[in-house]
Amino acid sequence: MEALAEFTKLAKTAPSRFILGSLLVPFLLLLYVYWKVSRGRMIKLAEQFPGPKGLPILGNALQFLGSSPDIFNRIYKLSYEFPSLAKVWIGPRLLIFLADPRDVELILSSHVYIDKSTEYRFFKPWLGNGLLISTGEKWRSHRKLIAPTFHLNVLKSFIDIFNANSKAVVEKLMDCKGKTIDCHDYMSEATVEMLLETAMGVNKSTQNQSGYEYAMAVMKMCDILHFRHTKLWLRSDVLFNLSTYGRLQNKLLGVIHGLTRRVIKKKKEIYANGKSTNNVVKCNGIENGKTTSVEGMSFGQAAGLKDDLDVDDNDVGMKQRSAFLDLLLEANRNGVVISDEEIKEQVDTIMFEGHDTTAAGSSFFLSMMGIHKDIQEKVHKELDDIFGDSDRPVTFADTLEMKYLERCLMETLRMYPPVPIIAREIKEELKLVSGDYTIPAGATVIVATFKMQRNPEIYKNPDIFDPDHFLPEQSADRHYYAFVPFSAGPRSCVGRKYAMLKLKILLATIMRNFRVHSELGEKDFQLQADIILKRAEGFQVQLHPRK
Ligand code: HEM
Repeated sequence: MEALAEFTKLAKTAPSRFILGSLLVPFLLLLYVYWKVSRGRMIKLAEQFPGPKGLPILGNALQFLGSSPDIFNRIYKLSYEFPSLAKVWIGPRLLIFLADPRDVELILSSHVYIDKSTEYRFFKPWLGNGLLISTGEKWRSHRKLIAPTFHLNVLKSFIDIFNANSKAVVEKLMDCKGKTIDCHDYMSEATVEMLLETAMGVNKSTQNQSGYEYAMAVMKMCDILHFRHTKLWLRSDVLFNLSTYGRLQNKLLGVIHGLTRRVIKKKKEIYANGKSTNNVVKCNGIENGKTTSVEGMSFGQAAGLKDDLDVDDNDVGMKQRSAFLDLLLEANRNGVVISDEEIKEQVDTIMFEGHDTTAAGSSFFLSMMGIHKDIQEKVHKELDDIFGDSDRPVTFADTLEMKYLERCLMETLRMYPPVPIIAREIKEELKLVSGDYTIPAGATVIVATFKMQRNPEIYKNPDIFDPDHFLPEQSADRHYYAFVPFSAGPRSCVGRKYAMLKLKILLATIMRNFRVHSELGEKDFQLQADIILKRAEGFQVQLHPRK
């Protein structure tokens, strides 16, 4: 009776709060019951999976709070309890982490499980329906159109651009010789400049101020996207749009989209006047009178893995240099249905995907060289054997000789994959190979590349940087899907060969000129994995001229 009197008193003193409370609680309960009933199958299938215990309603959401390096450490530590399979609930969302290559193959080789997870929506204002986030027929037709523009013969025509920009970054690095620098700043700038020329056919000098502004805007947009992934309150579109970050994003997108649109318009006008828009450079892939062979070059994946980029690599026909944008415009003129807006979205996608990934990959490589001096010495020896005292530019044939440097690059991508997880939305149930588990429709699958590439059952001493992990005798019996820094299968990275070629030229040029030193060891790395894997403390190294 006393409680009833108290209840009535409360209702009288704070009527609106009372009404709100008495409606809200049953509403939330109803919502919970509805969720339980409508997701009955999902919940039942999820129960079979191993995973950390969670709280009611919240699930394991609290594990994902805190600073980026804290979250990374916490989740990575937890992964030791569930080495190749784990379920995690974040509120009503079910995530299934996969790190067994046999299960990973099921997802990545499939033409069905190609839908990206909801987090990719943050990219939408920038990339629209570009290759990274589109799905279904649109993705299929655009992939078919874009994959050939990354053919090795097109890439070979970019070698001059890669060399010129690598030389320019060496000159900048000379100005800070011996000082501790964050090499990511330099790698990032060089990467955007190379992309500007190879994706759009423009550079800072041809575009004056707008090329520079564009490069800065791309770098800042990547920072905003990282920030949005880490700050929970910025995940809401409404709050984000009201924040200073939302306003800054709009301004940056104005710069980025403005330049892409202007360049497309100008190139179309030139085409209409019957002129070529190319920086014509004949490139026949023939060096010193000999044809070059790509045999033995891995291009960032297991030798047995093939995708739509692996066509006729030994075909060395005549090619002239054309930026991706020109190739898409040309396809359009030849009858392929692709609108200007769609071309813009693809170019924007290439700029984003190609930038942060290669900047992180090259920065981790330099960090590894600075820490593992014995390995660095072998890289220097290989480069000295190829180039002697000459400071001539790198040729395609040279890149094929860089076997040890390539293994170091692969080992860097194994231990520090720039894209540490790949997320897919599962629309149809999927039975796994590794055990009696079925992933329910509606779950998000996370391919845990970082975890899988450090599995001691796959790699001997997986936490030790050892380029010999990629000696043919060590990798021969390895599952093809145990090394997937560029993903694999139909939705693999379309820029894989571009990235490997560019990284070899850029890193070889830097290593020919410098000895790298790092005061910090790998145990000091504070890794964070918002979108791209990075070192929160910055990629601190010192560069000392070799001559
Ligand atoms: C070390 C450098 C790079 C790494 C590690 C990397 C990694 C990846 C990964 C893992 C994916 C799959 C993402 C997913 O499914 O969620 C991807 C997709 C993609 N990458 Fe890269 N990437 C690199 C460089 C590049 C470059 C240089 C370009 C372009 C010039 C590029 C263009 C793309 C595009 C367009 C996609 C989407 C492909 C599709 O969905 O069909 N990437 N990349």
